[in-house]
Amino acid sequence: MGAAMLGGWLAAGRPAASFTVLDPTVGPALKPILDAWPVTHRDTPPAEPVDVLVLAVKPQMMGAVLPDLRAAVGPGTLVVSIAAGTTIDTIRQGLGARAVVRAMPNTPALIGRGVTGAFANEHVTPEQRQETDDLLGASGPVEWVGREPLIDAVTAVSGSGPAYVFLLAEALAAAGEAVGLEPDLAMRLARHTVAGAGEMMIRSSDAPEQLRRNVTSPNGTTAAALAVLMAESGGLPELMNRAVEAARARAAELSKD
Ligand SMILES: NC(=O)C1=CN([C@@H]2O[C@H](COP(=O)(O)OP(=O)(O)OC[C@H]3O[C@@H](n4cnc5c(N)ncnc54)[C@H](OP(=O)(O)O)[C@@H]3O)[C@@H](O)[C@H]2O)C=CC1
Ligand SMILES: O=C(O)[C@@H]1CCC=N1
Repeated sequence: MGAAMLGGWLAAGRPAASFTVLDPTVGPALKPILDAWPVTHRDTPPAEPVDVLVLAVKPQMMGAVLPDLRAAVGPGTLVVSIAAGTTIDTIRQGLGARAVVRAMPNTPALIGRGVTGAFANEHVTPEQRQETDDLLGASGPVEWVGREPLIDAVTAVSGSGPAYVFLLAEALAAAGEAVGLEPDLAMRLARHTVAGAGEMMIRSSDAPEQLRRNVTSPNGTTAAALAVLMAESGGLPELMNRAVEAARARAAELSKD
């Protein structure tokens, strides 16, 4: 995710020289970026405070990583964490930081089509909030929430959400095969359907519910499918409620790891 964000900032014209990547190894997501742009790469933490420190390691690694980063954090440093679950308290204690933003981006950031939820603690200045808006906004809209726990809800909806949509495309293709389509054709139809419907939701002023109704001819084929998907018990809305709640609960659990 960190590489996706960095790629988005560079593609949006942020100067490569203003970034330093701290990662002990150069993995397959980072390598093409370092090959293409003159971004500094370090495998040891800087010894001087930086202006903005973005934390993009796994939540389970935070305990090991934060103490090594203390020297990179001064009174004026803004810390932006994208880790699911990790609380601002944990980050402040681990780093000795004051101003912390918890942000939750998603992987479409890689193609400039992400959406990010963010929460700022009381030490974040208006200038730092603007800087965060500029940084996170390079890959799509930034939605600020007023309470930190809501970031776990954002994580469950839009952080993890792309995976739900990809699963929908997988399931649609598999169902297409089951009704007789060649696998490749079924997958092409599913990918373009999900992508096209997604693009319509962005471009149209109509709500998704209205767009759905526009497809649904009275007593037609879509109505027959929706009767299954919207069945009172076990339908997609109920399943989605359970899935999103499971993700939210897991984010809350990760905060205790
Ligand atoms: N994936 C997603 O869709 C989203 C993820 N997130 C959050 O982003 C964070 C990263 O997740 P994700 O990108 O999926 O995980 P990855 O494992 O792909 O990325 C973690 C990165 O941290 C690097 N790393 C490991 N140890 C250190 C260290 N000591 N110092 C610096 N860097 C280190 C890893 O390098 P190496 O691979 O060489 O070990 C890797 O590049 C998580 O906290 C997650 O909750 C947030 C929103 C969406
Ligand atoms: O699965 C995860 O924990 C991370 C956070 C949101 C998306 N991926």
